[in-house]
Amino acid sequence: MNMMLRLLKYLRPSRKWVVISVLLLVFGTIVDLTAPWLLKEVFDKGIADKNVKMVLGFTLALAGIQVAKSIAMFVQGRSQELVGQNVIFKLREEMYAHLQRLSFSYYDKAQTGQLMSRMTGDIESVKNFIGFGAMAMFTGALTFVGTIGFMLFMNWQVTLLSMATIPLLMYAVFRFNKKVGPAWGQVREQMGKLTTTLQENISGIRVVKAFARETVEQRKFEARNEDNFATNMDRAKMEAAAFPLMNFYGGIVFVTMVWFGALYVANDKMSFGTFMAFQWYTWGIIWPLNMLGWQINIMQQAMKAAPRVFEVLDTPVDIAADAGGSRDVKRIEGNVEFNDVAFHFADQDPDKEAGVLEDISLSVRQGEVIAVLGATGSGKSSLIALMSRFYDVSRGALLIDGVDVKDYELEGLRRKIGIVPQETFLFSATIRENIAYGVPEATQEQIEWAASKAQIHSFIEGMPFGYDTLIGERGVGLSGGQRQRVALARAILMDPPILVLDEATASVDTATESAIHEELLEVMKGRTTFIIAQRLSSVKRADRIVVLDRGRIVQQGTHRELFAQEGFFRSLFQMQEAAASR
Ligand SMILES: Nc1ncnc2c1ncn2[C@@H]1O[C@H](COP(=O)(O)OP(=O)(O)OP(=O)(O)O)[C@@H](O)[C@H]1O
Repeated sequence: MNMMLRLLKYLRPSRKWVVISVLLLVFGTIVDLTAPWLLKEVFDKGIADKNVKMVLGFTLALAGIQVAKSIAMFVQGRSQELVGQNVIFKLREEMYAHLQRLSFSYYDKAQTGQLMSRMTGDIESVKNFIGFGAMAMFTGALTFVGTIGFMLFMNWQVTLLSMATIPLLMYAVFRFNKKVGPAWGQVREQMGKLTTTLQENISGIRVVKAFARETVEQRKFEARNEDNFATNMDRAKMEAAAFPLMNFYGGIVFVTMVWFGALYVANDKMSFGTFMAFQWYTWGIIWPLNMLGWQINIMQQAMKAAPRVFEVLDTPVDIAADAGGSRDVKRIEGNVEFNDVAFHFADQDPDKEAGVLEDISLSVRQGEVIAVLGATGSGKSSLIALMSRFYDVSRGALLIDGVDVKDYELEGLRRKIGIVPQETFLFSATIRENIAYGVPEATQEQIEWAASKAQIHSFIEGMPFGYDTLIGERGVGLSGGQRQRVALARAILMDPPILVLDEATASVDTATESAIHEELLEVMKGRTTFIIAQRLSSVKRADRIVVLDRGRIVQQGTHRELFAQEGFFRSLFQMQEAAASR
């Protein structure tokens, strides 16, 4: 019931059209209900008295009714669709906006396929009910009650006798409704899983092919598809069992009406005209009941789809832009201070597991270049993710220019930190748009400057459409290193006081890497820069090197200082030297 009330909220923006639709529907139904009455009059007054004029009058009235009903149906159909589309529009807009606000912790676990199926199929199911099913149910109920009212008024005895099977039919409807709900729940859930399998397969098709796993993937999909088939068949069986029974009980209404009606006419207890009208009216009972099974299907689908949509909408945003502080970010210079910071992911138990980061105390002055080294999984990416508040610290405090990052306006803070992430993502747009993603108003000159610093300008110039070259989804058409350089240019263009390079040059060859670092020297001037890299060549120019081991800082100092100590840095240095001399 709560779900229904919540859905009704979405009708509010188009309430004018809802009212128009309902009024037209009531009008259409009433007009419909008067037609059999007119037929009765044709028989009882027109034909009985052989009054052709009267017959003509009633026939014209019947024709008028058809015209009025058709016009009402036309307007009502349009307004109904408008209401449905408005609901879809609003729901999609809300869901998309919420997805934009949800934080990294949510996307760490979210399944893209599930989200896609909620955004499309589930919302569509909700629309089918709100924009159509609910109105059809209302029409049915109105026709049913109105018909019985007219019939009772004309001859209550035959009406009641004809309706003897209605309680049985109601019971069949009740049972069907109870059973089909969970079946629709399963269908919606399986659709989500099917979409997830499809989406993962397409995103990872290169891995699938490289490992020759097409057949296995095909089987995986087939299994999901079969599950979907079986669940739908179970549901269809329920329909197959329930619908004919409902039809049968409905048909009996007609049969009993014919029998008792004929008896009443024969005994002069009912006029022939009423008998004829009853033939018409009984369809006003049978039709809504026959349709009920189908409408219940639409309703149950929506009732199972709506919670899937609302689940996303109700997911709290743990790091929200509007919940952040209001400190102006304009004057951020780039002094960064980690004060006894600890961090664990939301699904970790801090009482049982050590945090991803523990006891981190680090003070970085504006303009310093800090290299962060450490074995894979030591927490390097997590450390820098805290600065942009992708995640919040679990303990301690992280200050930028002496102000807790939580006190800054969130979007502003993120614009002040230029990140070249470990995994490059490019949009299917032009190279220019990709570089200017963070600064859409950037001039061509600025874009070219950033591209030159990232050592990608001459490559772009050499492409047939230069900066207007369209790159495919995820940057298809560019090599890994080229993609990384476009991402680097994107960060440089933001002109941020804090620059973060997370393995930003890992995919480029050593010569290009060295050229990029030459260029970056100028870019880094005056900016606080964090460089995460495995190759020592990339950290050579750092003012300070920080070594992480299992979430803790174990070494800190200049290149020379660290080299003089036993530890991770020296062994890494020796290993790379040995590898280079082989
Ligand atoms: N979303 C997550 N949820 C739970 N644990 C995570 C999550 N992301 C990373 N981890 C864990 O946190 C630890 C630190 O990961 P992080 O990515 O910070 O390491 P890293 O030093 O940057 O590694 P690499 O050099 O391989 O990129 C790892 O042990 C990883 O398994």
